[in-house]
Amino acid sequence: MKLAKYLDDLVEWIQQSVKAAHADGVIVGLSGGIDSAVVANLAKKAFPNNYLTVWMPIASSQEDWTCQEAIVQANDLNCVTVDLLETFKQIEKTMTKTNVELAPLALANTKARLRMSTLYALGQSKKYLVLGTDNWDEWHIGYFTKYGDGGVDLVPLIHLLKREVRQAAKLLNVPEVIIDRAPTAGLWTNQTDEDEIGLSYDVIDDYLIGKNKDVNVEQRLQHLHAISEHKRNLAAKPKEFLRD
Ligand SMILES: Nc1ncnc2c1ncn2[C@@H]1O[C@H](COP(=O)(O)OP(=O)(O)OC[C@H]2O[C@@H]([n+]3cccc(C(=O)O)c3)[C@H](O)[C@@H]2O)[C@@H](O)[C@H]1O
Ligand SMILES: Nc1ncnc2c1ncn2[C@@H]1O[C@H](COP(=O)(O)OP(=O)(O)OP(=O)(O)O)[C@@H](O)[C@H]1O
Ligand SMILES: [Mg+2]
Repeated sequence: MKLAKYLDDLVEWIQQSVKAAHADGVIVGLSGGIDSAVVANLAKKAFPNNYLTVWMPIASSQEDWTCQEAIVQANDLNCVTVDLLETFKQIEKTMTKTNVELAPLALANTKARLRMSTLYALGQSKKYLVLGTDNWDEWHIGYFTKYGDGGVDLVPLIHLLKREVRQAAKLLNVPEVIIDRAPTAGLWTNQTDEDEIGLSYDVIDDYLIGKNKDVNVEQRLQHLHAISEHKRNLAAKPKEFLRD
């Protein structure tokens, strides 16, 4: 199937899912990265008058700011800003009072969870479902925060490779500067996905479609997939209670 046709199907799927949930539209966080740019455009196509994108900086980089501005302008998106920096500082300060030493990664993940809370509050208020932005690569290896950016209602891109998301962005007229950017979670300064994962998206893409048979790559990706299984399922349930 051609990607353009698949994107049309995704738009229809979003519409049908919203209807089935008796909701009125969709909401998505707009980061200045390519995944959310693509999802935002699908959201607009699905519900031209009932979608919202939300820019939620937490001391985000100037580059993130200019990129999300560029997407909003180029694609004429409906976007609101919720600056979460003070909220983040406050929750960090309050948690510090427990004397539990906060791990840097745990604090970084708190940023993603504050964004999730914001999307659900705005979304429920407008009867909108929350759209996730994970692509196949991220979904497969669990490269997202559980109940953070992973805490969403619909995950439209999870069958698309990162390189297909780039092609989709071209089809949807996302600005070139966004398509050419190094993917980043933006959870700390100069973080890039590929540095943190230790593999390029091209390598992961090839592995997923059976074109990379390198044993080291295979082992690493199988490992990341196995340890992130819990993120792709709902909370683990104990055995059933069999009443007398
Ligand atoms: N086996 C298991 N069964 C049930 N639950 C399990 C579990 N193992 C861990 N857990 C739980 O999961 C938690 C760890 O998972 P989680 O909180 O997600 O944290 P974790 O996977 O350690 O970190 C999130 C990763 O995703 C990356 N990320 C985050 C956000 C956005 C993006 C992006 O691309 O934009 C990337 C981030 O840079 C980092 O590498 C543990 O604290 C524990 O509560
Ligand atoms: N500053 C932000 N404001 C709003 N939403 C954000 C922000 N940072 C992250 N998000 C949300 O978290 C999601 C996960 O981030 P991720 O980095 O995987 O996607 P991306 O930034 O769209 O693309 P890329 O992976 O290429 O950087 C984003 O798509 C977006 O929905
Ligand atoms: Mg990003």
